[in-house]
Amino acid sequence: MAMYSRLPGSVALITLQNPPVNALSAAVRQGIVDTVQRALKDPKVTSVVICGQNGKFCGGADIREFAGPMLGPPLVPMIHAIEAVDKPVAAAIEGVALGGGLELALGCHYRIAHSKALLGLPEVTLGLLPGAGGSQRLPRLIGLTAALDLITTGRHISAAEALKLGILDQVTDNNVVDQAVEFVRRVAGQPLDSRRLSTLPCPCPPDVDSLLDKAMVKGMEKERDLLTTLFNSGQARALQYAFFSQRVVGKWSLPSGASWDNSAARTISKAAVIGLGTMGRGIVVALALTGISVVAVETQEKQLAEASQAVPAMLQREAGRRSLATPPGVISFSSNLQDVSEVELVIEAVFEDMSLKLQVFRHLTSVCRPGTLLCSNTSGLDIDQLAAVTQSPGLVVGMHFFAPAHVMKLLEVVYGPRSSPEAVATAMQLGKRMGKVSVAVGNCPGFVGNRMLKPYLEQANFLLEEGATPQQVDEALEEFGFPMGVFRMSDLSGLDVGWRIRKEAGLTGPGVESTRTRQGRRYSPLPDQVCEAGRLGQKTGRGWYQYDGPGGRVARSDPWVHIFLEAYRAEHGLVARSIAPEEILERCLYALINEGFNILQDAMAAGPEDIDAIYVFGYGWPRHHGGPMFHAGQVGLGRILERLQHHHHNHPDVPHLKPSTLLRRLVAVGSPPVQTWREFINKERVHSQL
Ligand SMILES: CCCCCCCCCCCCC/C=C/C(=O)SCCNC(=O)CCNC(=O)[C@H](O)C(C)(C)COP(=O)(O)OP(=O)(O)OC[C@H]1O[C@@H](n2cnc3c(N)ncnc32)[C@H](O)[C@@H]1OP(=O)(O)O
Repeated sequence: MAMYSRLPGSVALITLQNPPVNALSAAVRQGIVDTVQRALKDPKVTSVVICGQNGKFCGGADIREFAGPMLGPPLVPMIHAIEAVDKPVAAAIEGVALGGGLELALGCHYRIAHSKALLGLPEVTLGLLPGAGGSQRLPRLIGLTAALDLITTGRHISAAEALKLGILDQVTDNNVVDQAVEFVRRVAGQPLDSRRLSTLPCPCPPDVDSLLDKAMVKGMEKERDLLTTLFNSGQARALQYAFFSQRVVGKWSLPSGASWDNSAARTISKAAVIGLGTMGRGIVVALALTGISVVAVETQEKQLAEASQAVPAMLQREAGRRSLATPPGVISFSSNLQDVSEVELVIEAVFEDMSLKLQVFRHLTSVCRPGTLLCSNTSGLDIDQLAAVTQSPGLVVGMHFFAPAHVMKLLEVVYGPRSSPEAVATAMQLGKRMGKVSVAVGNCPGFVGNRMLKPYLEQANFLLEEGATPQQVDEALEEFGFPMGVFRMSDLSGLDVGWRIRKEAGLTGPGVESTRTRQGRRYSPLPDQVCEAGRLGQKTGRGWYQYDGPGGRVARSDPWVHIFLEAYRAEHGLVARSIAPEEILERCLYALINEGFNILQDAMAAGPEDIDAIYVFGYGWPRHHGGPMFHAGQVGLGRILERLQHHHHNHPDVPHLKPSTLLRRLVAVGSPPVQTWREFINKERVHSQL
């Protein structure tokens, strides 16, 4: 909707009303068309101001409408009509003017903004382009170079930068509507031709030839054609889904019925981190950047000395990167666990070893004051076991950060059967304060992200046994869009991590027979043997690839690996075959997706959006493929099921390839869209079908 009011004197005020961000829904567009007409017809009105209610000008086109047929007045003619009005129209920009919101403002003759407002054309992040005249008006206003930067990056800019670029006519710290009203009263009666941006020539740099000038003449048509192509593309659908899934996960719910809207969070101002290895250091920085005072504890003197040098430097660097003048939080370092007695929340980040973590939790529960939240940064160990050794199991949750913890956006908040809603709500809110995408997940080995990674890694190893090289596997995955293939990623994170986990699980190590079947299923000892050869990845300069020495970053093919693979295959009587990239993708991705279905079936994630957000923000899943579960829907659930059945038939000793019951059920009911799975799963659960 848009509300029309006549201010004392001659100014008409049009207020966009569509909470929370005044997106340009059909009703809002209709409201704008009607109110602009009314202002035009009213002879007493000499000028017009357009603003948004509740401190937000406009968050752009209503993305929810993109999923269905577009109803109501189209955006482009509506903005053209505003530009053509013969009374001055000013946009009074507060909060945000993004996408279609900025395009609407560019159709106005003047733009006045509050100093705290953010402006931008983020359409590219949704797989679109500024298709409501933005690609045409912005370059005419600020020149090609600056406009291209904003359009291709989609970045949000401050009012100060927008003023400098020439997008805004005025910036104010005062009431922006009052300022805009005063502004239009002042300019009423002045000629408007030079303010109609779509009619102006484009200021081009001297090196741009006349072809571009001609292209700009046809710009509006070209914009529409390109937008139509993008609008119908799978990538645009995936990016828009990713936008919403990021927001859906904030509205968490637990199987117990506790949820974001019925559970109160505590506000944390004092926290402690135990263990100052790579993860602990990053967590300290992430907390301090939000203004929380942190007690950073490390019992090994050498590690403590290193961390107390490194952490302040990391904090300075990160604060600089985020343009914060001074790092807001205060950090104190200690080697004494007793020093955490006064904090409200502790995050344990010691070595991934259950007996060590149990020892720390027993100690914490005796030194912390009652009511302190105890969190573990474990990447897959049993939260319930940790809770069991504390006096208040309800106050124990997992906070699984991803390295580097002060940079990576993902946080898995792990609830055990005894975790209280308050503990989950507090950890979720703390994650949000740290700028993370926090996802609530159930307590199972590996939680969601690492649980799904297991079948993915397993398939990659099997593919090497069958004839592929690490490069071939990585290339197929990178071609799909991962920033790094599975073997390059393993080299980066260190091959010893998985090796240790497999040893603890009794899958490898002294006394374990060197066969390719272990614990009743197919097993590849390849990664164990690579570790046994002292090749632990980048840190040792050798892994699945070779590097320019320990800590080297550039992966190069290593003849050692090829000879090793040939010898391994010969030893086990395996005949190498040529494996197509399609098979690599199917085996790795469909096994991972299948585990995603198992996770939904086990209620370890509340919905497919949770899994997809985890993979996009924590595991490099290409955003333009939406996430593994969205991708499954795009490929077609029937096809995924059929290919899993095929691969499971060929590899019956690989349980991860056995299609999940949930996948079968979804196919049986006609493969409904991903957005409806959550509801379907809940219904199936009620009727005990899962
Ligand atoms: C057949 C072919 C036809 C082709 C032609 C078709 C033509 C169709 C028209 C095409 C027009 C194209 C040109 C214009 C395109 C656009 O404008 S695309 C949208 C651009 N805008 C954005 O990308 C902004 C997105 N929003 C944000 O970045 C943030 O939400 C915010 C505005 C900065 C506010 O942030 P914050 O305060 O943190 O709140 P959030 O939690 O993010 O959001 C609150 C709720 O609002 C919902 N929401 C936000 N923006 C939109 C939006 N634009 N449309 C719909 N909904 C939006 C968000 O989902 C949250 O909802 P809830 O989770 O339900 O609370």
